[in-house]
Amino acid sequence: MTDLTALLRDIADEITHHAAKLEREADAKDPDAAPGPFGIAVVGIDGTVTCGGDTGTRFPIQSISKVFALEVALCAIGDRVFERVGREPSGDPFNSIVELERNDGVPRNPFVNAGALVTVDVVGEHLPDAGEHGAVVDLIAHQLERAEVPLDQEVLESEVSGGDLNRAMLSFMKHHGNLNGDPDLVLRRYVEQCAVSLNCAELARAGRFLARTKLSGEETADARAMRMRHLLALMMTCGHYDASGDFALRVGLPAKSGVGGGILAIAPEVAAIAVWSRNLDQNGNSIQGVHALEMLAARTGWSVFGPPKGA
Ligand SMILES: NC(=O)CC[C@H](N)C(=O)O
Repeated sequence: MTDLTALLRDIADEITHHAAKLEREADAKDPDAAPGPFGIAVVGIDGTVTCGGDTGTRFPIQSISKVFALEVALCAIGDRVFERVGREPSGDPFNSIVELERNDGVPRNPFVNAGALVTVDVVGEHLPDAGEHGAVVDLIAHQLERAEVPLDQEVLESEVSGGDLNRAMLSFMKHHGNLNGDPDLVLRRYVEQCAVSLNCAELARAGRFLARTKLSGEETADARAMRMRHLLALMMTCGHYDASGDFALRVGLPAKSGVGGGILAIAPEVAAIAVWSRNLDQNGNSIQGVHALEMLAARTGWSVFGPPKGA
């Protein structure tokens, strides 16, 4: 993995050098914010970890947790999950409520907030005996072979007390019969999974199971293939909200972003990749994170759509 080590170091150097320029080009959400640190980690399917840049700092994984939630829900009830949530891109911001009215309380996909709240409801209903913070946080800890994972206190406090928009979505879905649990508990579990704090290497290790599409353990290979197909297809089509098409063209890997500045990307049968940089574009995706993944995909040829033009 020596070449990969050099490549990640080069990417981290380039990103850090050109951070201000990238932000100007990318329609930064807060154009005056300092670019801040950048980190990248690649975990091969054999478990080898390679890092570049700042890989020690932990950040809240935020919406990246929605992928883990969908995995738990699919394990619990299979594709019956999609009786409660759609699987189409939304064309609206991640916290939009408007589609719920059009679709009688059924969210467009599991990666917008409303869809994730329904997914968390499914998880709570079918796995009521999970650990203190629910089965999704348990899954992340399990992937890291730890008893527990740290939760960001600031996210916990601000998103429980200030979660009025998410609460409104829960009420709306309850009205339409698409919420079975206690809305306060569903919100609490959702915020806890968003607050999970990991560094890049930990995030990539936690997501490594997504890169191993063909392996089977105690379950049948077919059941696993069904889940991986759903998870990776939805990451590709909905993982970056309204910028998912642009991301697919530029990077060509199934991936999920979070407003903590992290992105988890998957090169199927090759590696799980995590990048982190705080500054976000207008869609809530990490500006430098997307650029770094674009560089990585171009230089490794990992895009599932083949090498970019001129490569
Ligand atoms: N896109 C995100 O990462 C958003 C997650 C955030 N916790 C919210 O509920 O709005």
